[in-house]
Amino acid sequence: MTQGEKITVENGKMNVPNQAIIPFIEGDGTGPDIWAAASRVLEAAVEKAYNGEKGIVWKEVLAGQKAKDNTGEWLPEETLETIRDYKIAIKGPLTTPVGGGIRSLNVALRQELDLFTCLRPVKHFSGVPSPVKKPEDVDMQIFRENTEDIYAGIEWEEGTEEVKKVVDFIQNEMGVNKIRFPETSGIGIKPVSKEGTERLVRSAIEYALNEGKKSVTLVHKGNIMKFTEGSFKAWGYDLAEREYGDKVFTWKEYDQIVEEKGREAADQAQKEAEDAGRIIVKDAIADIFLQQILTRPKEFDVVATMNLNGDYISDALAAQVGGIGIAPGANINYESGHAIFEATHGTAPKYAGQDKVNPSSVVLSGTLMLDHLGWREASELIHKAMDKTIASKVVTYDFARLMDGATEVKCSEFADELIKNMD
Ligand SMILES: NC(=O)C1=CN([C@@H]2O[C@H](COP(=O)(O)OP(=O)(O)OC[C@H]3O[C@@H](n4cnc5c(N)ncnc54)[C@H](OP(=O)(O)O)[C@@H]3O)[C@@H](O)[C@H]2O)C=CC1
Ligand SMILES: O=C(O)CCC(=O)C(=O)O
Ligand SMILES: [Mg+2]
Repeated sequence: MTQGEKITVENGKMNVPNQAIIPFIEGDGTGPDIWAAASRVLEAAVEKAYNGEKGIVWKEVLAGQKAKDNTGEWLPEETLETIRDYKIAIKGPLTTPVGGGIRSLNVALRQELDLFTCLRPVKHFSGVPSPVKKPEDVDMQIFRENTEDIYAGIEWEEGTEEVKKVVDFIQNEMGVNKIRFPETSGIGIKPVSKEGTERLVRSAIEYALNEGKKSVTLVHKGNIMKFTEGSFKAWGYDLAEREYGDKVFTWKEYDQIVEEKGREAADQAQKEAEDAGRIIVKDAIADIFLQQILTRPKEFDVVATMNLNGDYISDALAAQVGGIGIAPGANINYESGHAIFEATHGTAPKYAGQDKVNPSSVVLSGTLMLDHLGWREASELIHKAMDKTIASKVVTYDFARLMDGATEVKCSEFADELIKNMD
């Protein structure tokens, strides 16, 4: 077996050895089927792109049911330590029970490694069936804050001593009389910080600048949640103006011009900024945003938002380009260099062990990983193979049920097709 080497990060620069050791978590439910297929595709692409000069040496780390069965722990410390040490990892989905039971291991991994950005690119592959008329108009990059918000899981259950204390504090110390049913409420807390917002918005703007994108949209529900989602918007605009000055034009600047010189002057200023290649930093309230991504998707490019909004938006947008079977993602800390690549979808438990589901989300998460390593040639091979395979209408059940004349193949067979079509 090839002895690999660790990826290291020094002074913010990643050193990737030719034989890179990459930890992986197989995942629960359909995870093992998907991982078996996706890992073969990634290996084949690297082999083909670099004639064996580069390679991935997989290192399994445990989480979820497999970890519980083997170690008694759902998320062993050793898994966290290994990922911290090896910097980059890729994972299949992990189950989180609804209501009671363990808290999300997926969220725990993001929090423990401080992977503050969840990047979920949403783009249409030609030929993929879609419920919208022009899926090719969707080309967005979701930057979802990944460590805070109501998603952090700070909450107390109805009827407990703890929730009584919290309700008592809110009512008697803070003078709040708006809890409709205080005796029978569970309570959740929504922390949204300036630091958390700034590092997320910074990563979105940096991405937009590096990739030549036209706009960054801050999506929030700041009209209702003024000091969390509203502050996200305000801090986002302040950061854009303070750190990116004449590289951006914000709608905050636009509003100031409207006030001082009228709307025509503001429109003119925005037009000049666009012509000069400045990134337009704008915002949208989350409910209307969900309508506009359907009706006017071309207007959105990079999207920066908080954790729960980002969760909803990523599944909704995935639907527009063929569904959750082809929706990749990456959890990244741009400061430490740590990253875990994972699909947007979950464990799809009803299909577990059937070798049936679409492995594309994990395969494409793997291409994000290859890009992150600088192994773009391998990533491009997979993208081309994906185009070719879908064009030939050889697809898994999720696409086959929406495509005329498709040949339905299993998860593993779809991987075989991708490998065959790498040329
Ligand atoms: N990051 C993670 O690890 C995530 C974990 N989860 C966890 O997964 C579990 C199940 O969640 P659930 O809400 O059912 O969502 P899932 O994403 O697991 O599945 C919902 C539906 O999406 C479709 N789907 C999912 N994956 C694929 C795929 N690879 N190929 C084709 N279709 C797919 C299937 O649709 P159809 O029925 O139409 O065929 C499936 O029934 C929960 O415990 C949840 O917490 C959820 C999201 C992310
Ligand atoms: O952690 C989970 O189980 C769900 C997470 C999720 O839906 C997501 O991150 O998109
Ligand atoms: Mg989700």
